Amino acid sequence: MGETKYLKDIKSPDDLKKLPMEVLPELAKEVRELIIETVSRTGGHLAPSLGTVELTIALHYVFNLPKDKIIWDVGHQSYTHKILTGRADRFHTLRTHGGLSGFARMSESPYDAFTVGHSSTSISAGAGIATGKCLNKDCSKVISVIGDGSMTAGLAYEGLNHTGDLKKDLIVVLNDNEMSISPNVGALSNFLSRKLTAKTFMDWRTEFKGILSSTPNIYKFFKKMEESFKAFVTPGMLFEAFEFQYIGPINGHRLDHLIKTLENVKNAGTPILFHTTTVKGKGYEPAEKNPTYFHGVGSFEVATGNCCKISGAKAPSYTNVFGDAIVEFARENDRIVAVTAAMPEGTGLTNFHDEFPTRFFDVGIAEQHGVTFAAGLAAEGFHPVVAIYSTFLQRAFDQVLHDVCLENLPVCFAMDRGGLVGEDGPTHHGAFDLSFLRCIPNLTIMAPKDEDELRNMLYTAVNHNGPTAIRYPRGQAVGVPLSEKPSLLPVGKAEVLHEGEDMIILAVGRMVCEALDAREKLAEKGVSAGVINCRFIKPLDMETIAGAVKKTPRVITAEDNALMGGFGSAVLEAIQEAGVTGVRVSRVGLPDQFVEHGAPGILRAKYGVDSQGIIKTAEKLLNDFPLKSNG
Ligand SMILES: Cc1ncc(C[n+]2csc(CCOP(=O)(O)OP(=O)(O)O)c2C)c(N)n1
Ligand SMILES: CC(=O)[C@@H](O)[C@H](O)COP(=O)(O)O
Ligand SMILES: [Mg+2]
Repeated sequence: MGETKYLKDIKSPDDLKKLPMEVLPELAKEVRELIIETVSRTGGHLAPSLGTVELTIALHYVFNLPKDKIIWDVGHQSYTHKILTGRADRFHTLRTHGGLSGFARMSESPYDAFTVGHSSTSISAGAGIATGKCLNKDCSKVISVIGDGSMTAGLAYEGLNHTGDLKKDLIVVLNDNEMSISPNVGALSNFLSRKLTAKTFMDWRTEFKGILSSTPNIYKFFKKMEESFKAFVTPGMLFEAFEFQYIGPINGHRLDHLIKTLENVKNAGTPILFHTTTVKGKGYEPAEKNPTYFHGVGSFEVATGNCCKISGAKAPSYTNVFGDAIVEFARENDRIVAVTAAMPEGTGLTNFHDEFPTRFFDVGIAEQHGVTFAAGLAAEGFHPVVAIYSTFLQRAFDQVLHDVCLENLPVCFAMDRGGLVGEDGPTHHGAFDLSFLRCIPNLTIMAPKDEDELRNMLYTAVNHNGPTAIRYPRGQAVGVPLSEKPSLLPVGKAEVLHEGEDMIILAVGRMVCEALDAREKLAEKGVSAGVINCRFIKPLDMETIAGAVKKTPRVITAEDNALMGGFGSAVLEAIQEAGVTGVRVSRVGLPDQFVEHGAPGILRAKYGVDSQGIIKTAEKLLNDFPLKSNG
C-alpha cells in the first residue's frame, strides 16, 4: 500500500481528533485499503471490519480513548479500531503467530477494553465497566458495539435488562447490517428491519410541528402522539421497554451524521441504544456482493476476490464429510433433524438445509436455546444433530448436562473445530471439550481418526438411543476413501492398529495419524511401539487398554485437548481402577494454559501435539524407563 496522506500520522485517537471532519471520508478510504490489502494476505474477518470503518472513526473522533472504553462484540470487526490505536505499523502481522490477534484483546492494547471472541458479551461487559466507573467516581464513557447477529443471543438481553434497571451511563451501538454470518434470523431481525428511515420521520415531524405550533394544546397532544408513533414505527419500543433511550436508525457510513448524533447523546448519562445501519463488506464489491463468504476469509486476490487455492488440497474437509453424511442418513431416517446456532456454512449444513428445509433449524447465535430446543425435539421422538463448534458448545454446558443427558435423550453433538483451530486463537480453540464433557453421565464421546470413521461415528450416533458427542478437527481430513456403506461401531470398543513390544501409544482423533507416523519413525530407531485408536473417550475401552498396558510398562496417551481432565486423565483413572501397577504413563496434549493464535502447524509443533511431540515423549520415556528393564 502506498504512502497515505492522513493515516500515516495517526498513532492514537488524539492524532485523529486533530483532523478536520471533512477529511475523515478520505481517511476512511485509506483505512479500507489497508484492511483489504492486509487481509488478502493474512485472511481474516474482512466484511465485518469493512462495514464498521466509518462507525469506528466516528466513535474514536467523539470519545476520548483510552479513558472512554469501547467494547467490540465478538471483536471480529475491530480492525479499524486496531489501526487507529497505534497498531497500523503491525497490522500486517494480523493473526500470525506472535502478531496481532484477530480480535480485541486486553493483553494486546490499553485501547482494547475487553477481550472478546464469543459473541454477545459486550453489553454485560459494558454494564460491568460502567458500574465500576460509577463506583470509582470516574465519569468517562462506556460504549458497547454489538451486531444484529449478536443481538440474537439471550446474553444480550440479560445485559439490556440489568443495565436498564441500573440506569448506568452506557451507550450500546447496534451495528445492524441485517447479516449474521449468513442472513440474520429470528423475530428480532424482522423487527429491526421494520424501521422508518430517520429522514422520513424527521420530515413528517418538522411539518407537523410547523402546522401545530400556533395551537399549543393540540401541539402537546401530538407531541404525546409522536412518542407512541415513533415507538411504533421504529424498533425503539423494544429497547425503550428495557429503559434504553432509542436513537436511530442512523446511516453507519455517514460520518457527519454519526459524529453529530454521537456528540448529542454522549453526555446523556443514561442507557442509550444507538441504532446504526451499515453494509457488511462496504467498499469492496466482492465482499458487498457475498458478505457470507467474506465474513471470515482466507487469502484472496484483491482484483477478483477469488480465494488463493491451497496447493495440494486433496482430502475433503471434515466439515464437508459430516455435511454429506448427515444428508445421506437423513434420506433414510426421517427422525434426523439438524440444529445450528447461526453457522450453517461453518458446520456444513447448507446441503441439509436445501434438501430438508423443514428439518433444519438455525436458532441464531443462541447455543443454549439450540441445545434445549434439540432436547425438546428429542422428547418428541426425533434424533436431533446439533452441529456446533466445540468452543461455542462451552456456552451450553448446562443444557447438555441438564436438558439432554439427565434424561438420556438421543441428541448428537457434531462438534467441529475440536482441538487447536489456529489463527482464531484462544477464544476459538476447541481445547476443552473432552474435559468438560467427560464428567457428564450417559454421554458417549467419540473422536474419529479419519473421515471414514467420522461417517461411521455419525451413523452410530444417529442409531444410538442416548446422547452422543463427536469431535473432529477444523480443516482437511486424512484422504482415505469412504467405505461403500457406513458401519455401526461397537460402542465403547477401541481399535488395536498395531501391537508393540516396547511401548503402547493410546491416541484419539487426529492424534491417531500422528501416532502412526511416530511409530514408523520410532521403528527406524529400533523401538517397537504399538498404536491403539481409542476412538471412544467415553465409555473408555478399559478391557483393551488394561490388556495392552499389562504387556508393556511404557504408555503414551495422545490428544489434541487440554491434558487437565482429558483423555489421558481418563486412561490414568482406568489404569488405577484396573489395579494395574508398574506402568509409566506419559501424556501428550495441551498444557494448562490458553494457547495463543497462529498457524495450526506452528502451534502443534510448539505444544507437541504432533508426531514429533510423541517421539520426543517416547524418547524421554525410554530414557527414564530403559528397555533393559522390560518385564
Ligand atoms: C457464542 C458464539 N457463537 C457463534 C459465534 C460465531 N460468530 C462470530 S461472528 C458471528 C455473526 C455475528 O453477526 P453480527 O453480530 O451481526 O456481526 P457482523 O458480522 O454482522 O458484523 C457468529 C455467528 C461466536 N463468535 N460466538
Ligand atoms: C468470528 C467468529 O467466531 C467466526 O467467524 C469464526 O472465526 C469462524 O471460524 P472458522 O473460520 O473456523 O469457520
Ligand atoms: Mg450483522
